[in-house]
Amino acid sequence: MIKVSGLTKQYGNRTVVDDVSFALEPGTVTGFLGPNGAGKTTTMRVMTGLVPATSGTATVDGRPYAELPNPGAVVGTLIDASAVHPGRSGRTHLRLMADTIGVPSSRVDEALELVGLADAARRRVGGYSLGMRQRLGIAGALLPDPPVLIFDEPANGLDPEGIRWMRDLLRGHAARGGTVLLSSHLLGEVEHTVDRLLVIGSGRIVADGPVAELLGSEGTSVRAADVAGLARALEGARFHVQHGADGALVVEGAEPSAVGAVAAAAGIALTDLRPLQRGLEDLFFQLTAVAS
Ligand SMILES: Nc1ncnc2c1ncn2[C@@H]1O[C@H](COP(=O)(O)OP(=O)(O)OP(=O)(O)O)[C@@H](O)[C@H]1O
Repeated sequence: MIKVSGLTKQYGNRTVVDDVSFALEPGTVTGFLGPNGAGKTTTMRVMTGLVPATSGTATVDGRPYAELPNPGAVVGTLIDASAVHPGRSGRTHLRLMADTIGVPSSRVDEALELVGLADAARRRVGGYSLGMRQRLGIAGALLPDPPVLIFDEPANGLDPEGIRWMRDLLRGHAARGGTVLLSSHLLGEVEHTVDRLLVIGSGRIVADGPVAELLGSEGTSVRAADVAGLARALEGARFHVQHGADGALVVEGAEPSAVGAVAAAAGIALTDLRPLQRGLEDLFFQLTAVAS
């Protein structure tokens, strides 16, 4: 299990990660969300031993990453994916990585296959597109088939098909009991991938919880031929009703089942009934605005 406790990182007298705490559970994909400069990469760099914390701790199975006997075999990381020698082929790059972490070189071709780079394996990385570099970075992280994956903005440079592919890959990893943390500043990219959201703004965690809970229902949108009668019935049942511009009624804070029950009791036939979800973008800006 990954545990981050009271993690703070200062550069000079600037605090870029401020008392951050969270735990990552096996079998879940956690989305680490925040705008540019919020502190996601810095948190991930501290978690993976790339930079020291100013205070606080980040541990993997109770030990700091750098103190694990073979950290690369436990945590697959995708951070700074562009840091690859441009003159090497993708295959050579992975072979060198495999040697370093003690993985048999037969695994290199498997990993290339897994990320869809088998055909480009012998080409120089300097000629790869951004998306291909991301895939190569992901292949490197997957080489030892590690239980934990920490990916910083993995969707960068991927097209919609690539994003879908990555979603399946990460969900599959979690379904096999793996632990996944992925960061993004684009919420739509991760909304359908993650089980849990960890939202960071200005170095602080502003929300941490299941996606369904954070995006919880805001109310119900309902339509009927007799709109005025429906509004009267709902107000009579003490619901707060607003008239939407499109002719629907918006019933704040009410579940569709409760709205349907009021309509049924009043003998009003409904033509449409649906929950209103708070948009992820709304939630995000609301939360991060509070933090800044
Ligand atoms: N080595 C460094 N020295 C000084 N400041 C740094 C350093 N690394 C990061 N920062 C600053 O720390 C803050 C957080 O940066 P970080 O890269 O962690 O944010 P992020 O949430 O990952 O953003 P992005 O989505 O843009 O990558 C930024 O203001 C950044 O300028």
